Amino acid sequence: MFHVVLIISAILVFFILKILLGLYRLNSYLSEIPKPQPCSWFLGHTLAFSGFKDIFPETTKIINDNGGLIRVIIPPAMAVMTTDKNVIRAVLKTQGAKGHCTYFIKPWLEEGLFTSEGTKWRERKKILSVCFGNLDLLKNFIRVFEEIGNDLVDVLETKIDEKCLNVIPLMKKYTMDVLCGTALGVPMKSNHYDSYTKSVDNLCTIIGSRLHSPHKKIDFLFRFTEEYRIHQKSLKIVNDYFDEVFEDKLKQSYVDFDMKERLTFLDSLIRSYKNGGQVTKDDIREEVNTFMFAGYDTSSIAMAFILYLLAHNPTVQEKVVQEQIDIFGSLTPDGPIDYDHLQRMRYLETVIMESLRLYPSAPLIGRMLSDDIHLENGIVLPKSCVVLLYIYGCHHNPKYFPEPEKFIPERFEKDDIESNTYLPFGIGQRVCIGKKFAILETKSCISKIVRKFRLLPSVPDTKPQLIFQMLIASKNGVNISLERRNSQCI
Ligand code: HEM
Repeated sequence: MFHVVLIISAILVFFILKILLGLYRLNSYLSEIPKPQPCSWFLGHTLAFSGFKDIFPETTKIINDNGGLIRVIIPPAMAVMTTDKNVIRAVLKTQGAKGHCTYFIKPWLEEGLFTSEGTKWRERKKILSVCFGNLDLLKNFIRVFEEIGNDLVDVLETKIDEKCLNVIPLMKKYTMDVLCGTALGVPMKSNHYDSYTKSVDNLCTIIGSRLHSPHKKIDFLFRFTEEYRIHQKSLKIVNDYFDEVFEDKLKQSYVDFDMKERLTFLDSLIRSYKNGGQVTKDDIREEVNTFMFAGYDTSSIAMAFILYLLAHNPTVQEKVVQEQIDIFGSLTPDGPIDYDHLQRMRYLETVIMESLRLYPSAPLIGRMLSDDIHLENGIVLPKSCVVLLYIYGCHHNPKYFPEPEKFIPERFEKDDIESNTYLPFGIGQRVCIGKKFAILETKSCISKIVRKFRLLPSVPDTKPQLIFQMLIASKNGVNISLERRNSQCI
């Protein structure tokens, strides 16, 4: 028994020493990078960051005051965090992996496009780029956006008397229905549908909550929590539902797929599977789960902030409405929207871009360096170092965006945004594959809403209290109020 304890202790000591040596080595490389104070010798910056009242602007100020690059210590990890376009460019030139930045998502997405690396990622990207780059497929989806947008407008009709309407749950419902309609192509009114969507929602929430809770980060301790039970149950519901839909689709004849007007991502992948292509059923499940994760909260949060900004900027809102009148001839919201209409919504597109600048759904992305990086100032970021690209801070840097706190969609009318300074969809090889999809879906939704309703600040007017979960979020919701528009006049 004594020998067993001795061996286990020796192994533990070995691993602790290995971590400490690794940190020591990293620290010596990074010693010239400013380390903001206070930084406790035991907890590093853990308490400093969690104590911020306004986490995003305060973090931005610290990084920008330190020349755009700081060292952050959240034991047992050390990383550098940057808002500097040159560092961002250098990082993205390397084959940076996401490393343990995706650890909590892996039980759900496994080796899908978002989480995979190397050859596997390259193969996936090739297959999925065909789906996402298929204009006919995207055009088919516009009808799904349309139908679900009509349902949303009906729901908003019932909310007209609410003077403080939190739009986040409504936008979540819209994006979830859109994803189910376009990725899976499932009937939305079934019983299973509700438990499926609830489970996807649970998984997203629990993944976000694990990031902020030291004990839930450790798998062994997480297993003793109630959230672990919900996580496992939700995972099972999501995967069982996929199996059911997949088997149903397999039974459909080949001809159905070619004839079908409403091909979904799943149909498109199954076609490749039936053709004896490289994809397996497991691959398809991983990708469907990936779309559900990567396309859900990102898009719904973005749409909620667009509505909020339009409500607070009446001049911009009326310009958006005027563009709608120019395109459709009137404000009638029920007429069909097609791809050409969406392409012509140029001003609305600048509104979407400016909103994503002010409130990037993914405010921070991480990379684990695959090679040393030699910066222009002589500093070396060593291989395996984690670099956090602070997108929010970059978007709010006055060097890149004058008057960064102001909502000015017109700044995107000229083609003069400096490269590597605007990255709401990421950048480089791992740029968001759903960008085009997301912009079309958002344009369709906002177009429907502004043609029917005038957006106004909530009463009382509440400013979103931003918090960092895995994405940007607001503690007090994103609130507006609505007034019905007269379809004859603005
Ligand atoms: C406004 C909406 C969206 C925003 C702001 C957004 C943002 C991002 C960002 C920042 C990344 C890069 C992550 C990184 O480098 O670590 C990313 C990657 C990705 N996004 Fe999106 N996204 C949006 C919508 C969507 C949609 C609708 C889908 C799919 C239906 C999607 C699928 C993906 C996938 C699969 C990746 C991983 C790409 C890869 O690693 O090669 N996204 N997204």
